[in-house]
Amino acid sequence: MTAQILDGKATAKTIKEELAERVTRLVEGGHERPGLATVLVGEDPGSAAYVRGKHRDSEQIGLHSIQKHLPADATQADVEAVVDELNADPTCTGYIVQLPLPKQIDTDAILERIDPAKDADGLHPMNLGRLVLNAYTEITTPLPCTPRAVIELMERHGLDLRGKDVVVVGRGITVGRSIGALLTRREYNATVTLCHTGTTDLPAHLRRADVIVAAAGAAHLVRPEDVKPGAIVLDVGVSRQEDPEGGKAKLVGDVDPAVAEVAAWISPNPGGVGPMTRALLMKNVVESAERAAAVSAD
Ligand SMILES: Nc1nc(=O)c2c([nH]1)NC[C@@H]1CN(c3ccc(C(=O)N[C@@H](CCC(=O)O)C(=O)O)cc3)C=[N+]21
Repeated sequence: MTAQILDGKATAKTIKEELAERVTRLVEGGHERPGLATVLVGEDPGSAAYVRGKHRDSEQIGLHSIQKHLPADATQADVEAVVDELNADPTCTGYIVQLPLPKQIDTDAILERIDPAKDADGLHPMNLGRLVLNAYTEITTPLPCTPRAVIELMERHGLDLRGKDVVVVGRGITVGRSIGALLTRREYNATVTLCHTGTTDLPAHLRRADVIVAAAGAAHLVRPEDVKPGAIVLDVGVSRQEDPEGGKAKLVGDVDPAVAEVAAWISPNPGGVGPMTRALLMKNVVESAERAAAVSAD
């Protein structure tokens, strides 16, 4: 058996087409064109490439796009000044501060300073808190993009999560810590186990899972012998693997490619959750603009 592909690239394209229509409706309704801003601090080529991707997506769906770039030696006050400026900028509907930030910057203080209504990542403590507290209510606040991406990728391939045993590997802020809160909402009704580097017997957990979300950033951590035949496996993590021959380092996912012989569905990396995360970031911005438009229509 070879697993079917959860095609993040194609699904992200469909979502972006839908969002482009929603942006057109907002603008035709007399509202400001929504805008996405990014804040990049430093010159990390990986981060710069991700940020470029986000601006490409913005252009495709008709969002106004604003780029803020600070040098690697920027101070806390420099970054805070940019955050304050974007909070006050009416042309900026939502924005992200690209992570990781250089070590002289207090990341938590920056994330807390973002206006929660403009938090396109859904990582502000108020939004994460609402996600936990309003577990069973309608979505009225930006939700974290990657967890949302994981769920929407499965749903758009007709996969039902209700009652499923989901094992998440990795407890980082962008995925592991928030995905359980989302997946255990009544609308999804999954059962979630959060594993991490301190888990005593990871394979035992993996072997029981109907769905595995691998987001630990550990190369090929999920091996075929640890996957239940017919499981759904999402490869979210990436790490850099040096070439022993001294060639270029390559990016590898958390899932061993041989898992495709055991699983029923697999999301590849690249081409899976990455492009979906960007699409959901765009969706958060469009939804923020729609919420603001609904308030102004009252
Ligand atoms: N504030 C903040 N928000 C983030 O959402 C955030 C962040 N910081 N820091 C870094 C991580 C990483 N991340 C990715 C998003 C898309 C791809 C993606 O689209 N990857 C493509 C390949 C690369 C490409 O095509 O450009 C793929 O998987 O097919 C990858 C990684 C978001 N992150």
